Amino acid sequence: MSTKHQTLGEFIIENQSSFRYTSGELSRLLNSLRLAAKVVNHEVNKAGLVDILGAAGDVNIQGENQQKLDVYANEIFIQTLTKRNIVCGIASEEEDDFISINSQDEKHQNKYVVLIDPLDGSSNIDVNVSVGTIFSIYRRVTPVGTPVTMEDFLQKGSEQVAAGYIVYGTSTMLVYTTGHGVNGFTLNPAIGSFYLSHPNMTFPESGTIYSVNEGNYLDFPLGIKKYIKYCQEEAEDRPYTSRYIGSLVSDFHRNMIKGGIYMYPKGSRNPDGKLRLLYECNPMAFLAEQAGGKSSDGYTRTLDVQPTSLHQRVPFICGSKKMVEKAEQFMREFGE
Ligand SMILES: O=P(O)(O)OC[C@H]1O[C@](O)(COP(=O)(O)O)[C@@H](O)[C@@H]1O
Repeated sequence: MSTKHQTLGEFIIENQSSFRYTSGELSRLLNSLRLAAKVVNHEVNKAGLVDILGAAGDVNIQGENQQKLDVYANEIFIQTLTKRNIVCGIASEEEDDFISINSQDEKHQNKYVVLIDPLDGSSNIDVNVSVGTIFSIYRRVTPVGTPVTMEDFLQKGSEQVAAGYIVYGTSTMLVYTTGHGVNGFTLNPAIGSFYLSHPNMTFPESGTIYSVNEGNYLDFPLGIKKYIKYCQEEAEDRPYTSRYIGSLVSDFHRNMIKGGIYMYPKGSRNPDGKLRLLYECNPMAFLAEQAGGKSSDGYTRTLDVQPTSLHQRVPFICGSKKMVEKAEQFMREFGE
């Protein structure tokens, strides 16, 4: 990667003027996420060598056994954001409640809240399959000068000012949007810099890949069962190929590049679906729409869902526009 490629730092500064809010705070926030991503990437890459694999021994608010790498990534992102006097609050998939952060002048001057899934795809950590980090950024709605409240976190996804993910895979990439398209940056580990490798990423309007945990098939709503059968039928561009990594970030990333659909429907074991609206679905839905794709719970646009609790789960269908519309058509026709 030569110096002719733009670095992420340069790109952030160059595009600052296109942000909805002009001050440099959002740039500094994005740069902090860039730093934390590098630190976590370093640990992920040598996970097999250092004692950071396996369970940490605690159970998180989701009722999941926390992995050591989950805990480590959570600490790194929270520390990095807290130390830089830019956010007034953080909510993490690994934390029971949101964390209120006062500005250094003790006057609650910071304007942004960050919601984060520090390590997505936790079931893949120990088996060397790609995992990710997901982030979602909002401008606070409560007055500056006052402590952050739950209201600042329970905003509709359509209010996001930025969202993105880091995928720790064959290469490490940071992909994000500030509402002006989606751009992907690849980390050059030798130099420690992210370079613009995937400008203006877009979802192909349709594709031939479907990603769903078919092990839960019997549990799925009838509409989803019918759509999966549709994907498997012999036809002009079908059957589609089934690809499911079990890391939302990795499945989404592949489908955005090649064209495809990811689904995590509800089922008897997950009556509201498994994925968290605030940390997983809203940021991926914002990216999908910014890349010309689509996202819903089968009926309602994900970004229009009014959040009611920090760790709420929702059914999630996301990907190439025509494929999501087809799945929604089956849900309308056959329902639950
Ligand atoms: O193993 P399942 O039930 O198919 O779930 C896999 C899905 O859950 C996730 O791992 C989310 O859960 P975590 O954030 O706890 O990892 C997604 O990344 C993935 O798509």
